[in-house]
Amino acid sequence: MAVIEINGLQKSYRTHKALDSVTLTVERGEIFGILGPNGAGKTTVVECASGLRKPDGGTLRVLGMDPRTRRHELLQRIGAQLQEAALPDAIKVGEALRMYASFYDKPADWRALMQEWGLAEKKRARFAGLSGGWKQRLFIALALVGNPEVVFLDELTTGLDPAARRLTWGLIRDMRDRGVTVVLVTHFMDEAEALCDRIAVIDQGRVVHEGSPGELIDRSHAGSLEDAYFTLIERTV
Ligand SMILES: Nc1ncnc2c1ncn2[C@@H]1O[C@H](COP(=O)(O)OP(=O)(O)OP(=O)(O)O)[C@@H](O)[C@H]1O
Repeated sequence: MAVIEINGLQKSYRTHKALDSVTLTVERGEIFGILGPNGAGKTTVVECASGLRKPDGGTLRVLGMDPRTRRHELLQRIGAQLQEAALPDAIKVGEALRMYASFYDKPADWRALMQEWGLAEKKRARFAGLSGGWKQRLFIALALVGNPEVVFLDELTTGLDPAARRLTWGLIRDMRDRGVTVVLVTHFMDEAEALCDRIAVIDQGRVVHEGSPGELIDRSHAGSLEDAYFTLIERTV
């Protein structure tokens, strides 16, 4: 069953066409990767789907709702990874979880979530003092505190050391295993290959390729998703 259906989505910033007819479908319970060069339109797609930005044209349904007209209802059922700036330096981990839980009509038990994601030992730690890996754990827990059916993660592992990245991969798989649909924007091809069930490659505001990592690799006769990516978007390293 499709949880996100995007058809002919268009968005311009003044004269710049950021999305030039994006069409894609995300099925329930999958990790769906969005790849593409800088400025391709990935974040704009995620922002439109999560109700943060209004598209200019095309149709868009998330959990059967149009984010343009049912934003409030939708925000109760989706989660989005926060940007660092969204949390004050002095807030403690436990306070942040409790505060975000209060935004939702039917939140998860934030104390249980804190335990599950290994954050209990950091309950009284202030946000500013957390390492990148702990911040990412907190962002994931905050994205889940509303008991969402769909979670949007935009470059979640950028800036993490290799061990913290691997740890985060495990957390993302756990999310999927609990039945949450995950939309993952990433520049890391190894990450997309390891995690994603299906991928859309976006270039210049259009989906230029779509398929499972294996299908994209086969289609380009490549040995890895990274090689396939460069072949498919006709770029050389
Ligand atoms: N608020 C904005 N005002 C003007 N132009 C914008 C705005 N947001 C994005 N753009 C432009 O729209 C295009 C698509 O941006 P977007 O952030 O969606 O791309 P992206 O694929 O997520 O890029 P990156 O990989 O660099 O994060 C880019 O050319 C960008 O400069």
